[in-house]
Amino acid sequence: MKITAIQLGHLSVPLKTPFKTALRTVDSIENIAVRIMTDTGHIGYGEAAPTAVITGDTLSSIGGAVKNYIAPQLIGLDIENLEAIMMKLDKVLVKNTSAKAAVDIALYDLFGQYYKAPLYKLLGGFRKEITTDITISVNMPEEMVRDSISAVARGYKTLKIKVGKDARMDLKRLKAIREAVGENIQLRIDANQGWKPKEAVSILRDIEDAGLAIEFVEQPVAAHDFEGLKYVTDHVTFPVMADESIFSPKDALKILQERAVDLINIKLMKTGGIHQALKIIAIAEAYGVECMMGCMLESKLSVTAAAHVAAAKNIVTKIDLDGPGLCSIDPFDGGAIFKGERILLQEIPGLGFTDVPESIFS
Ligand SMILES: C[C@H](N)C(=O)N[C@H](CCC(=O)O)C(=O)O
Ligand SMILES: [Mg+2]
Repeated sequence: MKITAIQLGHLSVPLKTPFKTALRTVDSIENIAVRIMTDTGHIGYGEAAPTAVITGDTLSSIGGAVKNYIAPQLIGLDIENLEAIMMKLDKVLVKNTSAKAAVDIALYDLFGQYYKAPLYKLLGGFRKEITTDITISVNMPEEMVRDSISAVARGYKTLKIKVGKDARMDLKRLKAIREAVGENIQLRIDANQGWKPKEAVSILRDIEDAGLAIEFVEQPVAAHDFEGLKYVTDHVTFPVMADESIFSPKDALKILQERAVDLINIKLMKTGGIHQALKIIAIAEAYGVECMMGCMLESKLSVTAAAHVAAAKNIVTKIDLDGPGLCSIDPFDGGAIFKGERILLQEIPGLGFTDVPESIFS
């Protein structure tokens, strides 16, 4: 199965409601779709999300990286030797992790099709169903309460609450949400780098003193501030998760060697795809550190790939794969089945897409 062409498309999907974090506000998904054609007629699909504030990747940088750097190196290579292709993909240019992720995902889709097995089975096959949280955007407390009640009514039992924007409001936000949803709903919080280390400790202690049980806090401080992350981890009782601080296996090694966090959020758009994500999973396993599989604002195309990885691995115990649940439409047939908080892997080779609209690539 040899690669004959790598094609780019534009994926535009309105969100149900604006997505707001401490870093950005977005109304729709405007992503790049990738399809890899082969001499056997098999097609692999991938997707890249241009999350400039986190990865530095933009629509034009992703398009340029795939078209001008990655595609010319990969045409003619055989899917059977996935390791050789991945070495080329890694070396052809530095950073550009979202562009690499889209291509890597499409390659793994083909790898599964080549071996006629669903990807999660080839990667370990630990389970075939996982359960995601749903994100509550950072807004005024009343709006966050409305969104939380609506999410619970739709069956979600874990809410990922965005905080870190106007720190004085964060305690009010969490108190109001906990009061509205009761004790049986799990709350995890994501500050998206919005706090300074001492501020984070003070807010988290206030949250604890108020008796507000939270499962963990994600990325409380700036991505580059590994010392600040450790300071928070050492001074609060809640588990601390690294998100924007960990892109590569080297980042994971450094942070875990320093015991700077308790948990890791792995996203294919940060790692550059599944190949590197598997290395981070192996490192985390060696340190006994549980992982969350997360996503950027992505459609079912790439979130299905993340779901296959998450389902395959025992150490991935937390799931934040709510991208498709935030979208107002699903343009694709096949892939994983997203039913509220439940994500079910299908027994179809590769990622299992049966219909991806041609219009995306025209
Ligand atoms: C969509 C997912 N639940 C999420 O919250 N991801 C963010 C970053 C998403 C973005 O800004 O596109 C995160 O975990 O920080
Ligand atoms: Mg995060």
